[in-house]
Amino acid sequence: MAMAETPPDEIMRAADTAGWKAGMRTIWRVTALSLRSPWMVAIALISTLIAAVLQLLIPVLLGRAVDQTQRLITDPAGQDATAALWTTALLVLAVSVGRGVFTTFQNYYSESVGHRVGYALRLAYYEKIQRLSFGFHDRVHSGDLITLGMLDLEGVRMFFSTGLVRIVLLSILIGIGGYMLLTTDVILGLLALSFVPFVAWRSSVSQLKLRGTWLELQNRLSVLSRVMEENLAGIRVVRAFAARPHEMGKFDAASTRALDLAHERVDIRVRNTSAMTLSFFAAMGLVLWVGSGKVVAGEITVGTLTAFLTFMTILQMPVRQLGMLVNSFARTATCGERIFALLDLDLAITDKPDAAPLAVTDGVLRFEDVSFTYPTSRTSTIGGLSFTARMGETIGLIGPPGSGKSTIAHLIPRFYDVTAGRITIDGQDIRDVTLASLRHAVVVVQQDAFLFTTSLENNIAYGDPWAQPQQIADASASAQLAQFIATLPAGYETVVGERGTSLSGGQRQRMTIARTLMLRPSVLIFDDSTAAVDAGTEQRIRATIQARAAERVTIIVAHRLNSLMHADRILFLEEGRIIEQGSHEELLAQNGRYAALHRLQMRPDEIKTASGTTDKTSGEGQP
Ligand SMILES: Nc1ncnc2c1ncn2[C@@H]1O[C@H](COP(=O)(O)OP(=O)(O)OP(=O)(O)O)[C@@H](O)[C@H]1O
Repeated sequence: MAMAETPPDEIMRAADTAGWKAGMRTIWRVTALSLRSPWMVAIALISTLIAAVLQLLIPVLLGRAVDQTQRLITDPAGQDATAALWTTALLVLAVSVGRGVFTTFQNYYSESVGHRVGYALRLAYYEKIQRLSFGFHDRVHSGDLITLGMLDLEGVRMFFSTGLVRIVLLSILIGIGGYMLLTTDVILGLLALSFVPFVAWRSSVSQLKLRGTWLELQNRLSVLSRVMEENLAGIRVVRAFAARPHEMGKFDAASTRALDLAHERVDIRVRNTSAMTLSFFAAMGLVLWVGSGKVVAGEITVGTLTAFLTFMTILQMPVRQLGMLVNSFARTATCGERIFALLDLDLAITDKPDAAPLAVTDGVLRFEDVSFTYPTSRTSTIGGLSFTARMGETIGLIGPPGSGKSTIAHLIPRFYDVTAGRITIDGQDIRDVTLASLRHAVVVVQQDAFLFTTSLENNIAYGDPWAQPQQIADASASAQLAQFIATLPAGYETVVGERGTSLSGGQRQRMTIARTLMLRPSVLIFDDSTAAVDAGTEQRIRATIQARAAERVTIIVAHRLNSLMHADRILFLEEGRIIEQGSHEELLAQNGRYAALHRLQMRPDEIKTASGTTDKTSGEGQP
């Protein structure tokens, strides 16, 4: 059943509160995934069946060997008995080898089926995460998504080998084996099987307890990894504030919580193992006691007693594993429920069934009475915003922090969908066209200059993997990076550190600009993307961008007036509304908020010139 985009907290809770019917549905879905490899499933199950039957033959053969040996003791010259013993010995050998071979097949193919299930789920999961909206990712801790994609997926992956195959194995061993024992001698059979209910019960209870603590342990470990992740991401802040003791304290507290639970788990395991072992040996003692009486009374042979004892030894392990079987079902139901809850989410932002590619003709971008409220917010961020931008125009967006500038930038490529009103490009509502074509036509140079851990070249060509070296060099030159790259020993092959940490803030920003200049969008948005670049470099970048501005709408979001005073039209925003608009000169003439900001940011000599293109200052004043 599909759900609207739901945050993972609710996905986790959905798994905890789901009833057994939902659990069985999940088990069936995982089984159906396994059945996508029918040949492997068939080989694994048939091998399990044959291996189990061969295993059951071993006690029978051993029993027979003991009887034959006894016959030899009473009649050492008996040729028939010697030959029979040899035959039995060879049969034991052949059966053991056969069992080994089929067990290998069973393990190999059941593991392979599990890996294929894991592969299919991992791909589907990753693909879904790529497609879920920004609104979803805003509400999610990336660590939770990683836990879901690694640990929960692993829990589901193992279901075929630890659940389905084991249930076949146990059914045959307990079913056929039990039948053989009971039909040979009812009393002895019942005694031999007497440990089964107790061990099965203890093992299931302990495994379910272990499962509960395992889930809690995962929660505590994920807190631990969050602490570590945050510490590493903010390592510079930690060092700058000499906060090592505080950070160590936080980590120690989280670590101790995980350790306490690990001790609790060891306690559960050790106590149950002892109880199960005791019950097994108690049953064995009973079989020996009653069985030896029967041997003395001539009711059964020593070989039969040996077969009973050997069978008990064989049965011991699988019965102990009954708990694991129960655990495997429980784990698959919970983990699978969470994974499928995410996979089944309806995408908040997706193509309509009849969506056509965006056709850009005149290149007119229009906001028509647009309002927007973030899914997590109660108040609207943008309220009734309207403006039109035509091809060749540059629009500047300025306003106090939180006035909604970046939000406007994110609405155009549909990172979020408007709550009311509409945005059109050449008359086409952007919700009616395909996302791929829209994001091809609208490109945002993000505020956060994110770089991948790969070469500079790959980072620049990210949006166009087939780009020629000359194109990459041109884009770098336009972004004023070429000179810097020429000084690096490995040039374009230089690999940047995690998130581009080996570059300065300004270099990172210029890298993201170069990456964008590789593309030819119809709407190009700079979301405060030159804030870390010095004024002179910014002006040179602006000049190259201006050279191609006629082919597109350019939107510049900035705090520095220098970055956007050359725009054809500047929109001054406050609380998501346009409170002033016009060219630089018009806005100065209005002598309103923009003019006040201008006075704040410019030195007196620059105010006098008020040319709108001055570039002598970096103007760091904030609106
Ligand atoms: N992902 C989000 N989820 C919820 N609220 C958000 C989100 N992003 C921004 N906001 C809120 O929306 C408002 C507008 O934010 P926005 O980033 O658009 O402002 P801005 O004008 O670009 O600010 P700045 O100049 O600081 O970059 C702010 O109040 C902010 O807290």
